This record gives sequence, C-alpha cells and structure tokens, in this order.
Amino acid sequence: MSFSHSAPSFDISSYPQVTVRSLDNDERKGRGLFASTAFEPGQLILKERPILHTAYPEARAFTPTSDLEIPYDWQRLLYLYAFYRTHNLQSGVLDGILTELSVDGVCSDLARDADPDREREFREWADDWVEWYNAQNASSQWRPTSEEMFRLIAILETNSHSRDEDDMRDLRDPRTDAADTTNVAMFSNLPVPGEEEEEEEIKDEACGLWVIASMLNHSCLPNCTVFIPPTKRSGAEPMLYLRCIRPVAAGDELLVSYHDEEFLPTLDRRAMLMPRGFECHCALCEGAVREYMRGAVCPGPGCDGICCPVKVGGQMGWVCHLCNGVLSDRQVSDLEAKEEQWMSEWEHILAMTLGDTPTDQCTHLLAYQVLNHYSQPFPPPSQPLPCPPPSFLSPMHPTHSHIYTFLKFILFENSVWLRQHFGDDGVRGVLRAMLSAVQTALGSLNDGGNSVNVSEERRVLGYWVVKEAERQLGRVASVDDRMRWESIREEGLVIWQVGMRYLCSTD
Ligand SMILES: C[S@@+](CC[C@H](N)C(=O)[O-])C[C@H]1O[C@@H](n2cnc3c(N)ncnc32)[C@H](O)[C@@H]1O
Repeated sequence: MSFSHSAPSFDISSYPQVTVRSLDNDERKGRGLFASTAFEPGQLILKERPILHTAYPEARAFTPTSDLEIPYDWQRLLYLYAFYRTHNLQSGVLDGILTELSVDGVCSDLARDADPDREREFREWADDWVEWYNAQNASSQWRPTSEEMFRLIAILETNSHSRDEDDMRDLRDPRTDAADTTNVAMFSNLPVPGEEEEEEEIKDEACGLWVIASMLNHSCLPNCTVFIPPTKRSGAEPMLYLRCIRPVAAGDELLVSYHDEEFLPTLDRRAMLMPRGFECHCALCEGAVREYMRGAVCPGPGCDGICCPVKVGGQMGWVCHLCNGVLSDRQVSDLEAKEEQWMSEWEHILAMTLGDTPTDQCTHLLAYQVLNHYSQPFPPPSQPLPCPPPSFLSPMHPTHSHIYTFLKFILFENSVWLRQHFGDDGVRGVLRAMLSAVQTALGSLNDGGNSVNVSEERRVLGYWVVKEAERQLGRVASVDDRMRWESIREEGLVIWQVGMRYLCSTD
C-alpha cells in the first residue's frame, strides 16, 4: 500500500538550523526548540511537512460523522492515523509521537484546574471513536484502543496547528481579490449559523500535526511565527513555515505565540493560556516590558505620553513612556476602578449594538461618548440625551484594550449600526482611531520598531482598512470623499504590506 505523497517522516538531523533540548532553567516548560544560528526578522527558519494532515487525500476520503461529538478535522486526523496503522506505515514515527509529544494541554494540573471537565470529555470522545470505528471497520486487522486514541486527542489539543479560510482572508491582496465578497458580509449583518455553514466547515477545515513545530514553546512577545499557506485549492502538501519576526541570536529559544490576542491585558492572556497547561512568564507577562494595552493618558502637564504598567526597580508601577512620570497609588486605584466600571457597562453596549431595541438611552449615550472621545469626527446626537456623560473615559488612553476592543467590535461586528448612527464620517473616524491606537501602542514598546512591524493585529487591521476603503471608493463620487478614502487606503496598504513581508516573504 503506498501513500499519496512521499511518506512523511521525522528526522531532526535534517533541520540543522534548530536543535531540541530540555529547558534546564525552567523545568515547567519541558523541552524547547533552539536556533543553531542567528536569524533576522523576515528570514525563513524552517519549512516542515506534516505527519498528519486533513489535506492528505487519505484523510479527505473520509467523511466525518455528526454521530460523534469529535470535531470534523480531528475525526479526519484520527482516520488518517488509523490508515497508517492499518497499512503498517510510519509505525516508528507514530510510536514516537505517542510516547514523546506533550499532552500537558489536557493532562497537566493547570489544564485540569482551568477546565475540570475537558479530560473526561476527551476520554469519552476516545471511547466513542473506538466503538464507532470498530463497528464501521469490522474486518480491519488493526483496532484502536481507547487509551491510544485519548493520547492522540490530547496530543492534537496540545500540539496541532489549524487554519481555516476565515483566518486566511487577510493574507490575500485586499485590492485585487475581486471575487472576495467577505467585505460585504463583514459590513452587513452576518447570517445566523445553520446547516449550510456546517457543510462549509467540513470542506474548509485544515488541521495538522508537525513534529518539529510541536517543540515550540509560547511567548506573548514571540520571536518567530508559524505560517501555513492555503492548500485547499491547489492540492499541494500543507507545509509549515517558521519565520523569524524579532532578531534571534544563535542559541536563543525559538518562541511563537499560542494566542492571536496580543491586544489583551496580561491577566486575560494568562487566563487564555491556563487550559493550555501553563502560566506564561515571558517578558511581557513578568512586567519587564510595558503592558502596552492598559494605557492611561499621562497626567503630566503638556505631556502626550501613555502610562502603562511595567516593573521598575523590582516594583510594578504605571510609567509614562515619554516623561517617565509615575502614577501615584491613588491614581492607579482610581484607574483600576474605572477599568471595572467599563467592564460593567460593556453588557449595556453589547445589548444595544447587537440589534436589540434600545430601551435605555444611557447606553446610546455611552456608546456615543466613547466613539466621540476616541474617534473623530462624529455628528452630534439628534436629540438631547437624558443622562450625564460617563466620567470614566478620560484617563483611559485610546490604546487601552477596553477602548480598542470596543472600536474593533463596533467596526467589524456592528458596522451597519455604526453607519446608521454616524454615517461615513463615523466609519472613517473609527478606522483612524484604531490605526492610531495600534500604532501608538506598539510604538511605545520602543524595541527598534520590531513590534510595530510584526504585529498580527496591525496586519489584519491593515487588510480590513484597505477592503473598506476600496469598497467606499467604488461608491462615493465627491472629490473630497474620494481623497479621504484614498488616504485611508494608502495608510492601510502600507501596514498590510509590512505585516505580510514579515509573515510570508518569499524564501
Ligand atoms: C507544543 S508543546 C511545546 C513543547 C513542550 N515544551 C514539550 O516539551 O513537548 C506545548 C506545551 O509546552 C509547554 N509550554 C509551552 N510554552 C510554555 C511556556 N511559555 N511556559 C511553560 N510551559 C510552556 C506547555 O506544557 C504546553 O502545553
């Protein structure tokens, strides 16, 4: 029995540019992947073939079943694994994977604490798969066991990479992708998920396991990134590209980000990583680098700086990036109370912008105040508003993740609402506010411009800015309007192109 591609194999010696070793100074991390030579941002570190991938024809030939709760892409990977075992392919590599790869994302104490039911659920999935598979393949010589399938599922949870079409939209050129109607979908009310979507899900999923890449540990300020170019249409083998995004010296550990939420505060990022079985101690989490998305306007006279939490002399404080002024304890506790107030208002804003009939005019006022405070220009409200403006906005800088999340939510999830209430000026105002918030936040990290260039958020935002500007340019007629949108398009394009260069420059 032959395999449709040349058989995947795993041999670290064919990747001389990296080594795998245990992290003696940080046992919690287990093993890591290290650079054997120096790399510059944009450089390709390695290119790896998957050992299991849903794009392999043997996996594609299998039709996932809704009788099982297991996600469709994992069903395909379990099936591919069964195909290898049945035809006695890759036994050494598969045995190695099962005994060597980490299952900490399910079986470690931290993962159990974060989600006490998940391990039990995965064990049930494994039992169900074994029962279902054996019933379908009664004559097969090879039979899965529940323990083996549970281990494989835990390995997939801890180590696999996946990418679907949604994630890849912003990798297309936003100006030339004429057939792409996603912009229209994004800027109108999205359909309610239904059966059609499920069909799409079966076609679109792209998930796999790459053995060398499974040695990569996480950092919230990563020095490399994984890129898996789309393969669905071309039928090519799904390669994983590991690319440098911040300077790497020989001997440095190579680190990727496991979450694509770099614009979240440290505590929220921590909470996201717990189910993955660890607590992050990177420079950003430890306060060695400014927590740039918790920004406060610097109260220093005439100073335009942003105060963010950072460790100074072993102590955490909110320090201005321009004048080095430090917020007093009183100012910090006031600010933290205002952050909490924001969170309690968030439900109101959601209720209003999710299309419910607004019953409380104060929620309108709040959304208006936020938009007016952080974006420009907005028309005044059509009727006098019945309650005083909220007092908690002023000390928060537009780079603050609460504000940023709000602007993003309004722009990308509720742009129809934005257009209805504030017209095109409103959309332009929010785009500009977001671009400048992202730019200012990353720029304040002061790391030689690397963060400004490599940020995933910035690249994605650049893509959507260009898409929106292109759409508007096809619609507006007045010379002034065209000039405004053209300048926004140019701004977005530069950002998108720089991000793309770092993510997927040609090797
Ligand atoms: C894809 S594996 C990475 C390789 C892993 N260290 C090993 O020895 O196999 C993911 C697991 O590595 C560990 N890990 C990754 N990043 C970490 C970090 N920043 N701190 C502590 N543990 C980490 C966690 O146990 C996580 O579930």
